[in-house]
Amino acid sequence: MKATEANFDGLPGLTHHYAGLSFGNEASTRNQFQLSNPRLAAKQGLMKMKALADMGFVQGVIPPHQRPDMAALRQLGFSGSDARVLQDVVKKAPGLLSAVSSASAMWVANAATVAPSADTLDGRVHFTVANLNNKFHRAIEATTTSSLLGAIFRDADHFAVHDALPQVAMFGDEGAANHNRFGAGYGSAGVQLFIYGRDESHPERGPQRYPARQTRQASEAVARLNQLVPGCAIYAQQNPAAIDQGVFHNDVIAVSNQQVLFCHQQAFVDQPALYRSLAEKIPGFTPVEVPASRISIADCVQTYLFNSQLLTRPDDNMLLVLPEEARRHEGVWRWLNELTEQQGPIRELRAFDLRESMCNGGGPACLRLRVVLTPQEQAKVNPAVLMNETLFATLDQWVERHYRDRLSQQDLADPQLLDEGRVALDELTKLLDLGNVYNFQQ
Ligand SMILES: N=C(N)NCCC[C@H](NC(=O)CCC(=O)O)C(=O)O
Repeated sequence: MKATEANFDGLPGLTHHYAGLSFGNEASTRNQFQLSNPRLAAKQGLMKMKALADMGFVQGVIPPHQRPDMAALRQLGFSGSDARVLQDVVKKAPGLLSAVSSASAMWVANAATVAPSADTLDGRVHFTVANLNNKFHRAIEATTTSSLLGAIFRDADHFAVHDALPQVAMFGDEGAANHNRFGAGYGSAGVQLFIYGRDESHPERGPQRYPARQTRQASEAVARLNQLVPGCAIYAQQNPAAIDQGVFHNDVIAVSNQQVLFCHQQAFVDQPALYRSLAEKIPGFTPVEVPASRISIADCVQTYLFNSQLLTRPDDNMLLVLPEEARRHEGVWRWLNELTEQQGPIRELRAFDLRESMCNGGGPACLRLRVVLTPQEQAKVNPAVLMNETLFATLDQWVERHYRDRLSQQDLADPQLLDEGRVALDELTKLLDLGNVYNFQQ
C-alpha cells in the first residue's frame, strides 16, 4: 500500500528561553541566561514547516504546552493565587520556575516513539509517549503530550496512543530521537532500530561523564506497547564516548530514511556488527558513514550535521534538511557537497535558520516527529493541524499577536506572561480544532 512519511513539527511556545537545564546537552549549558526571542523561535519553526509543505511533503504542527506549569509548582508545595505562587518561586527557587516554564515540548522528536501500521500486530499506528525521565523540565511534558496526540490522532480504529512508561530511571525513554525505522517502501513491513545509552543490567558499559537518557529496558517496553510484529525490532547501544562528548540523543549522530542510515563512524558500539544485522534484515540497506578523520564528534555536536531530516523527494532521491550551522562550517559543508556529487542516495542539501532552537540543542530533526501514514490513515488525522498556505498565514499572525520578542529569566515571574499564554493557547486550540486539551481549559 502506498504510504508516506508525514512530519509533525512542534511549535516553540511563548516562554521559550535559555535556562541551562539539560546537563549533557552542551548548547543548553553554554547558552544559559542568554536573552531569547520566542517570536523568532516560532517563526523560524513555521518557516521550515511551510517550506517543506511547499515542496510537497505532508507536514503537520503540534502546539506548545501551557507554561509556566502552575500545577507542577503547586505539586511542589507552592500555594496561594497564581501571582503569589510566581512571586514565591522566583524568590525561593528561580531554577524551578525556569524548569516549569521551559518550552522544551517544541522538540517533538522526544514526544513519542511511533510504529507505522505495517509493523504492528493490530494494523494500527501506535504511539508511546516518552516519559523524558532524565530531566524534570521534560518529564512534565508527558501528560499534555498524550492529550495533544490524542486530539490529533483521535480515530481509535486507526491510531493508538499509549501513555508514558513509569517515571523512573530504569525506564528512561526519550522517544523517537533514539529510534529509526527502516524499510524499502514506507507502506511495507519495516525494521525498527532502538538505540539505548544504558542497559540497566550492565550499567558499567554506559557513559562516564554525561547521563545516558535512554535505557534498553525502556526501548523493549516501547516495542511491546507499540505491538511490533515479532522480529521487527533490533536493539543497539550508542557509543558511550559519544554521549560523553555531548551526543545526548542518537539523532545528534545518526538519521535514517527507508534503507539508508546516515551516521558518524563512531555512533554505535560495534558498528560493523550492527551494519551486518541491518543488512540481513533490510533489502538494499545502505550505510552512509562519515569518517572520524573527516569530521570529529565535536563538530557533529557543534553543527548538528546529523540532526537533519532525510526525506525522499518525488523522484525517489533523498534531500537532507540541515541547520544553517552545518552550512557555515567549511569542513562539514565540503564533505556534504562531495556526498551529493557521488550519485548516492543523498542528492540535495537544504539549510534552515533555526538558531533560537539550536541554541538550546534542538536542530531540524529534534523539531519533528515522523509518522508514516497510509492514505486512509492520513484522511483520519485531524485536518486542522496539516500545514498549507492558509494555516501558515493564520499561525504566523497568531504568533505576531501573542509572542514577545525578548524574554529573560526574570520575565517568567510576570503574571501577565501566564495570562498571555493562556489567551494564546485557548485561541490556538480553536484554530487547530483540538478541543480542551490544557489544564486551564478544564
Ligand atoms: N535531539 C533531540 N531530539 N532533541 C533535542 C532536545 C533539546 C532539549 N534541550 C533543552 O531542554 C534545553 C532547555 C534549556 O536549557 O533551557 C533537551 O536537552 O532535551
